[in-house]
Formats: sequence, C-alpha cells, structure tokens
Amino acid sequence: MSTAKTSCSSLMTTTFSARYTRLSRFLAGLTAAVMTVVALALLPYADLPAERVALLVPVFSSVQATLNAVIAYLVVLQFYADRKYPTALISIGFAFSALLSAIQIVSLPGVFTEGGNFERFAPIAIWLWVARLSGHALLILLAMLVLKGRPALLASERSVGYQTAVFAIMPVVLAVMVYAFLGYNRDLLPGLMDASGSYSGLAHGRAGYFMLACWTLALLGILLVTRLQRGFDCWLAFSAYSYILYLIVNFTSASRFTIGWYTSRFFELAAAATLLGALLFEVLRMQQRLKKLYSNAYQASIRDGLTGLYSRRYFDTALARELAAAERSRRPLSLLMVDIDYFKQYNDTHGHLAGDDCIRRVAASLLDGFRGSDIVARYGGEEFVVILPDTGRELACQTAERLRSQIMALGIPSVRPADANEPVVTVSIGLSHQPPGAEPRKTMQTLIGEADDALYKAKRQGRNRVVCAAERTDG
Ligand SMILES: Nc1nc2c(ncn2[C@@H]2O[C@H](COP(=O)(O)OP(=O)(O)OP(=O)(O)O)[C@@H](O)[C@H]2O)c(=O)[nH]1
Repeated sequence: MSTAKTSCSSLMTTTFSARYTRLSRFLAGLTAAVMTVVALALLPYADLPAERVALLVPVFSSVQATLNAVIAYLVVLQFYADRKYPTALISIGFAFSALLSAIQIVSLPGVFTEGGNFERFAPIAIWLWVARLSGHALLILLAMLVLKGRPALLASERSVGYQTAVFAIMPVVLAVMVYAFLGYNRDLLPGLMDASGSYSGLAHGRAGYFMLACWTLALLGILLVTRLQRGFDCWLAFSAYSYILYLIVNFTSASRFTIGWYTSRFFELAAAATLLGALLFEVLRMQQRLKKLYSNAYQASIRDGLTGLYSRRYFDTALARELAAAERSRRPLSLLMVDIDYFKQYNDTHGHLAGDDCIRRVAASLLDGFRGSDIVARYGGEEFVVILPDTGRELACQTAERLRSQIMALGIPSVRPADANEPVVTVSIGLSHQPPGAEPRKTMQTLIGEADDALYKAKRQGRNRVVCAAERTDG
C-alpha cells in the first residue's frame, strides 16, 4: 500500500528510473553546496560596478530561454507518456519562463537598437521579469499541490494527445495574456527601477520578497511532496534552489551592470542546464532500457522456458528458412527428431520435478553435441528437433548415433519395464534428409513427417536407437 502511494507521489515514474536517485541526490546536493559557497563569496562584491558589455545579458537570456524551452518540450512529451497533470504543469512553468524571456530580450539594450528598447519598455521589462520568475515558481508549486492532493489523477488514454497539445499551447496564451496585461497597464504600474538603473525598490520591496517566497515555497513543495524519490525530483529541487540563489545575489546588488547583476545569471543558467542534462541523461537511459527489454522479450519469444532451447515457433520459421537456403545453395539438409524413452514411467516414478530436471539435462547435452550453425529446439513435452544445415545423410546418422550414446553416458538413472535392459535414460531418434538439389524438393511438412515416422519406427523396434527415413523409403 505504502509502496503504491510512494510511487504515485514521485514525478515522472514512466520514464525516469529510481536507480540513479541516490547518485542524483548526492550530485544535486554537492552542486547546491558548491553554488552556495560561490554565492556567499560573491555577496561582498555584488555591488561593485562592472564593465558594460551590452551583448552579455541578451546572450545569457537567449541561452536560458532556449534551455527552458527544450526542458518544457521534453517534459510535455513526458506528460504524453505518464499522463500525470503535475508533469504538464511543470512543462507549462518552463515554457512560460522561456516565452517571457524571449519577449524580454527584445527590450534589452544592444539587441535591436543601440540604446535598446529598454527605456521605452522599461516599466514593462522589469515587470515581465517579475512575472516570469514568480509565474514559473507558482506553476511548479501548483504541480506539487496537485501531486499531493490527487496523486493518482491521470489524463485518460484517449484524450492524452489532445490534452498534450492544449498544454503545449497554454504557455503561449499565458505569456501573451501577461504581456498584454502589463502593456495595457504600463502607465499604472509602479516603477521598479530608477533612472540610474537601481532596482533596490524591487529588491527590498514587496515584489522582491514575493519572488523569493514563490521559489522558496516551490522548493519546499518539491522536497515535501516528491521526497526526492527520482533523479528528476532531485534536479528540479536543485533548479528551484538555484533560482533562490540567483535572486539573493541579484537583489544584493540591486543595480544593473554590477558584479552581482552579471554573475547572478550564472545561477539561473545552472538551474536550466543541470535539469536539461538530467533529462537528457534519463532519455538516453530509457533508450538503453528499451533496447534491453526488447532483446529480453525477443529472446523469451523464441526460447523455451524450461530448457532455454529454441521454441517450437522459432523452429518452424527456422526450418522454412534453412530449407529455402539449402535449395538455393544446392546443399543437403538433415532433420533429427529426438524423444526420451519411457518418459511417462520416469515421471510417474520420480515425480514431475525430477522429470523436468531430466528434460533439462538431456537438452543441455543436445546443445553440447552440435555445431553453432545447427538449430536445436524443444518440439514439445520430452521431444526435441535438430536442424542440421549443410549435412548429408551419412554425417547426420553418425551425429545422431553420437548423440544417442552421449545421452546414455549422462547416466540418468531410469526405471524401465521388465523387457528393457538399460538402467539409464535413453533417447530414440528419427532422421529425415533433403539431398542436395533433389527434385521434387521436400516441403517442411514432408521432412517433419518423415522424421516423425522414423522416430515411431525406432520406438517400435525397441527404442534407444536411430532410424533414418531414407533407409525405410529405399528399403
Ligand atoms: N516432467 C515433465 N514431463 C513432461 C513434460 N512434457 C511432457 N511430459 C510428460 O512426458 C510424458 C510423455 O509420455 P509418452 O508420450 O507416453 O511417452 P513415453 O512415456 O516417453 O513413451 P515413449 O516415448 O513411447 O518411450 C507424459 O507423461 C507427459 O506428461 C514436461 O515439461 N515436464
């Protein structure tokens, strides 16, 4: 019960595996600690003015917007797979942030005009920044509340495609609405920056505290609700923590073109870059897992569960393939049908489990006795078949004889009727053969039928022997 609940409360259980959680926790914790030290070391210098590098901030903002857009894309695709609404809300958060960043870049100095549209956009630009950061955090917080309140709530399988499209469009609508609202009310908005470029009114006022509170609540939400059960949870928490450091360093300077103003952007960049790295790593791991799963499923579909030999189904396709190849290359092909003698008595005396063990030992011996190109399969019950490509009748007879002796040599104690003289498990073998270039060529059914008839003859003749179908036809 508790396991089911725990897995529900974690994010992205479909794609993101638990295996690397401890490593992610350690790495995210370590990186957060290093960043905290860097932030603390920076604080005394945050106020110092720095060179005005007009393009630095637009470049930072573009990279950050691109990273967030890619994260949003990967996460909304994840919603398509796991159908969890919190996943969709997180993707909206990142897409919303990316879009508002893009809008904001237009207003920055040196991007479209020398002085920038900044002066013209100034009241909106800084409000866009406030809206972007708080909106992003609130959407993550909302995701955590939904995850906590309705952990089992899933989008229906039928509508998930349509809902994914809606969630992909929603951030555009939100961003346009925020932009329109701010533009429309630009004259009413309180100025958050003075003519000298100082925004200490924002940093040490209600808007600044609000932004910090949003990210602190988002971080607490991630920690308390997900309990960092998956790698993604850890990096999402790290990303929220990076935003808090970003704001603290940025607010300590509270003025444009200072050490704090520039360097704070590294923290925002770190938030997006590490999360994207974690996502890509998980996508790569998922690919590896799928490959392994596919290979396991394929092997299970062509192998017999008890013996590990090829299954009857695989044998059917293999025989058709090998017969066609033998015909094309005008080479011979032989088929052995091997059956354990008196197996019913063996089972009745020693029990079914011992019977299984006997089948396994005979199968292992069969595998041992053939070339890599020969195909050994379990035909059913205590019966096996072996396809011997490129093998003439003489060689096939010798091989079958060798196999018969090899199985006797295993010395599996047997219970026999009074007339049987071997106290060990033996096999009877029927052999059929397709000579090179023979016309009319035999079909699969003919070849199997002939081997089966030969096996029946071997049983009637007293068992523990090899009978070749060609002998009977010729004779
Ligand atoms: N333990 C075990 N027994 C199986 C398995 N598949 C089939 N059998 C048993 O194998 C026995 C086959 O019996 P029969 O077909 O009468 O053949 P037999 O006793 O070997 O007699 P001959 O073939 O004429 O020598 C049956 O009792 C089946 O229940 C299996 O996977 N495990």
